[in-house]
Amino acid sequence: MLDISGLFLVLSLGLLHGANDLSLIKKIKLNYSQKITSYTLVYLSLVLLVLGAFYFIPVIILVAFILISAYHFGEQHLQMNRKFTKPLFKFIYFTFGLSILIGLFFFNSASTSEIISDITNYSIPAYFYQYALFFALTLLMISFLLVLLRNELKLIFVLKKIFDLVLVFSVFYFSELLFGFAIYFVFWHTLPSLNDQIKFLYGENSKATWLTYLKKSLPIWLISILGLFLLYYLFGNDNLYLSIMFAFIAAVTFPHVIVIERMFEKYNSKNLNQ
Ligand SMILES: CC1=C(/C=C/C(C)=C/C=C/C(C)=C/C=C/C=C(C)/C=C/C=C(C)/C=C/C2=C(C)CCCC2(C)C)C(C)(C)CCC1
Repeated sequence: MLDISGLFLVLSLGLLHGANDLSLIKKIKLNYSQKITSYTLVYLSLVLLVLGAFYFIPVIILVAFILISAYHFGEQHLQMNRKFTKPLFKFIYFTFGLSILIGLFFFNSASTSEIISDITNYSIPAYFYQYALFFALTLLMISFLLVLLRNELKLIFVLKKIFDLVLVFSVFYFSELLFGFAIYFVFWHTLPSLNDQIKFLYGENSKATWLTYLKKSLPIWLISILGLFLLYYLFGNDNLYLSIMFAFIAAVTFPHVIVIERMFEKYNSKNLNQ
């Protein structure tokens, strides 16, 4: 039951938060109107390329997916301050997101290893997640300490984020893999991202702008769901549905992360110049 709710959350709101990427590209690139098809083609080609690469070099693509996702999750979760574009702050985004992801794997090591082995044929022992979590948290604490010593972040901000981390880990501790992932993905990532995207696209968050966003996303969302079903039909069976879903999410993640990174750059530079 919880697995089904998790799947529903990821495939509804979760998927939707990338379905308006073409509108974001349009806003980022002002001369977009002449190039609508080329941007769509590049986006789609990248998705297909990653899917294909998953088949031939699954380990490399999975590692790249985890590292890129770590940065993407940290960037959305922390959004510390518009001025924080320095490399050290980017590194904090990465270590924060990495700690979240490895925390999820650590508290659900058996199911995580099962999916990783379905995708790559490698089995990861449970103790690996323990070392990885220790490593990620150490990097995060060192980088937090560095910015505190340089007076570049307020202590209260750091404490709030550490509290967030404890809260997220408690959710992971008490839930199954898919449900825990879905809760984090939708409530800590997707909803704040939708807020930022809507503000970037339409200048404000209101019922009307949310409705416009949802209406505009619907066709691409439907195409994506159909694409996912097609993948499942071609390669899936009842035991592989989670692996296929994660492979699909990985494929759309690569172009999505680039679009969101550019959105924040544009948004922040606009606000800094004001
Ligand atoms: C526009 C467009 C489109 C669409 C798009 C979309 C719809 C997007 C979305 C996007 C999205 C929706 C994104 C997402 C993201 C996510 C993420 C970033 C995640 C991450 C995760 C991870 C990292 C995981 C991991 C794991 C686990 C958890 C368990 C087991 C194992 C593993 C490792 C797998 C198309 C193609 C149709 C066409 C063209 C145009």
